[in-house]
Amino acid sequence: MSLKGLFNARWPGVALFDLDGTLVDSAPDLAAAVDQMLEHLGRSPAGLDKVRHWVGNGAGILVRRALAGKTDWEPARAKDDALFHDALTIFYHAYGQLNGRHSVVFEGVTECLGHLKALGCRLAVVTNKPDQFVQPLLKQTGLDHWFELAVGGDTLAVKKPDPAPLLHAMEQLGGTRGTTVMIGDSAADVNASLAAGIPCVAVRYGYNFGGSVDSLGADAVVDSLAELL
Ligand SMILES: O=C(O)COP(=O)(O)O
Ligand SMILES: [Mg+2]
Repeated sequence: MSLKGLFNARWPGVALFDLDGTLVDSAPDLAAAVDQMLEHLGRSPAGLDKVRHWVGNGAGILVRRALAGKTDWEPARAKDDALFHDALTIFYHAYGQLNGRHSVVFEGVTECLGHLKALGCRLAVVTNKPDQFVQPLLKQTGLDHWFELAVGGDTLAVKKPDPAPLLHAMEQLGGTRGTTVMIGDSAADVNASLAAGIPCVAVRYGYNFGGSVDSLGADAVVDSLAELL
């Protein structure tokens, strides 16, 4: 489907935006918090280049990946669970202080949000980021006023790639599958959209666990949200 096919016809509708890697480059603050956590545990820091590929499945999996030092972490053995819970607590504390400090809105985002709003679209954030960090980051980056709703990583019992957060946001804003679009940067977003039956736009500039977004099955792939205008 072309971008035109997505955004004409029965629009204005509902646009659902992923947060980390789509609206905001939050990896510097997440990496700083991960490294503080690792150092606290007596380990070597991971650094931004690794951490940016670990973002997108929520804080728990980010911490699991950081402890394993790789994206494909193995489920922890029972004896590692205490370490994981300590690490998660340290990470939450560190990120609570660092969230938004060095995070910047990606090029093209504000123009796109302004354009969709002017058309009469209703906008929501659907992120796997823990709820407590979502509004502070939106406020800090000046994006909060665009969105009527933010669904976070623990708003529901399940996260993306489960379709439920997308369907929940769509229903809350009075959308239907024919008038709702998801815009994200990773396989979690595209797979949630496919499972929800909602068309999806993928951005190439985000994280996506270090892989390309071109063959994930998104309806459109763009280099900037300005291409959606
Ligand atoms: O993994 C996270 O914490 C957030 O990721 P998302 O905003 O890309 O869903
Ligand atoms: Mg993302």
